[in-house]
Amino acid sequence: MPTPILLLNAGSSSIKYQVIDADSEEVLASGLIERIGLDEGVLTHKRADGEWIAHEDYSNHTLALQAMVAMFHEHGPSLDDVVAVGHRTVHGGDKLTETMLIDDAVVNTLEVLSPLAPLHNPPGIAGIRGAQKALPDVPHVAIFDTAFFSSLPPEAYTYAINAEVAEQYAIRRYGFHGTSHNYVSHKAAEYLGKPYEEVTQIVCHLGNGASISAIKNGVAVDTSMGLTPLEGLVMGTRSGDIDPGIIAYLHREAGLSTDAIDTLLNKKSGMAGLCGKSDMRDVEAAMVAGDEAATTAWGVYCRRIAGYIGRYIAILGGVDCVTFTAGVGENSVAVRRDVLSGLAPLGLVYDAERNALRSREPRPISTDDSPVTVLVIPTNEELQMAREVKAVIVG
Ligand SMILES: Nc1ncnc2c1ncn2[C@@H]1O[C@H](COP(=O)(O)OP(=O)(O)O)[C@@H](O)[C@H]1O
Ligand SMILES: CC(=O)OP(=O)(O)O
Ligand SMILES: [Mg+2]
Repeated sequence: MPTPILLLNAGSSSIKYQVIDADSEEVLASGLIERIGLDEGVLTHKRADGEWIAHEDYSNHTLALQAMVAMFHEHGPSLDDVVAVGHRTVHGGDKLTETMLIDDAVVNTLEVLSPLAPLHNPPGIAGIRGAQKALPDVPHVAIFDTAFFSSLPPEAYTYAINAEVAEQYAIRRYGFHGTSHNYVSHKAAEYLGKPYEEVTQIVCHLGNGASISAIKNGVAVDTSMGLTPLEGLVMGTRSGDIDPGIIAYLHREAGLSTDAIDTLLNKKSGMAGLCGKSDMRDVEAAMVAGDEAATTAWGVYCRRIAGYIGRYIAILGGVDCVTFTAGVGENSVAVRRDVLSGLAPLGLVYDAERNALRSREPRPISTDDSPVTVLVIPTNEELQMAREVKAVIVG
């Protein structure tokens, strides 16, 4: 008897989903709903025997979820067999970190925390509500992006701001994409053939959102995202690190409200803000065609990653491996090349031929005699979520 689990990963303008059999870990269906809230939404539903595409305007996540349920009714597998639903949940603050059953109190807390993850918590909550309606009789489980980083030491999670203010408002670094950093770092240890606890490593999760983590002997000790998923690396539409003085300056000199500044930094900055394109494929094409803004944006993006790798090598006192993952990390040969090209003095000697190979398997892109192994490992947040949901419902 299969035990299918539905996994939902709701983003600001998309929902990714999978149905995974908890025992065999076979993917029974997967899908993606894109352009939610924009014109011309697209829903792609995949099973082993076919692929179905629907085009409709999904003006919000609730409607998108209804369209997903309709796809399951029409093309299967039947949602009646689903035994539990797992929800990727971005910000649970300092109270919610462990994978847990969702009740009204959990949803209320997520609502209260929405200002800390404005692109992620509201769609996550809509996903939970919609799925509870469609599947009212099964357990719904939250998996937090922050969980993997609950081990950060005080010197990593503390901001050097007034301690009383920080305490009053629970201002600290939380870290995000933890499900991916967790999955990929275990895969990296497996690839090296070493126990997880004996590997010191760096994971670069480069998707539309991007973050990097430092893991010492199997314990996460630093990460680039902070109180919110805005800090750190340059992203599709987010600035990552900036001089915090810019915020007050914009408020005073440009007369921008706090909401306008928040929108500017979260949605109109990063690659989109620098060169008008948030998808790294488009940025690369523009750069190759000689577009100056794209070339500068590319340089800012890669330099930031290389800088963080150097910083984390210093913090960790050396590393066994550095791994690239997520949409950009897995697919962009040119980003990896430009990040790694100056890092040989730090022990990362990359191999151009290996870097250019395309594969869905974990693979090295460093030379055999590189002191640090550099890997590309596809992430699988949904599989990691399925494992965690199973652990919660089996008890
Ligand atoms: N072949 C590729 N080359 C460069 N970037 C790519 C390629 N394929 C996908 N990407 C990038 O991956 C990003 C999406 O990554 P993903 O991990 O799915 O992000 P998210 O989960 O945040 O939506 C896209 O914005 C795109 O820039
Ligand atoms: C937390 C975060 O940034 O997630 P995503 O990359 O899915 O936007
Ligand atoms: Mg993602």
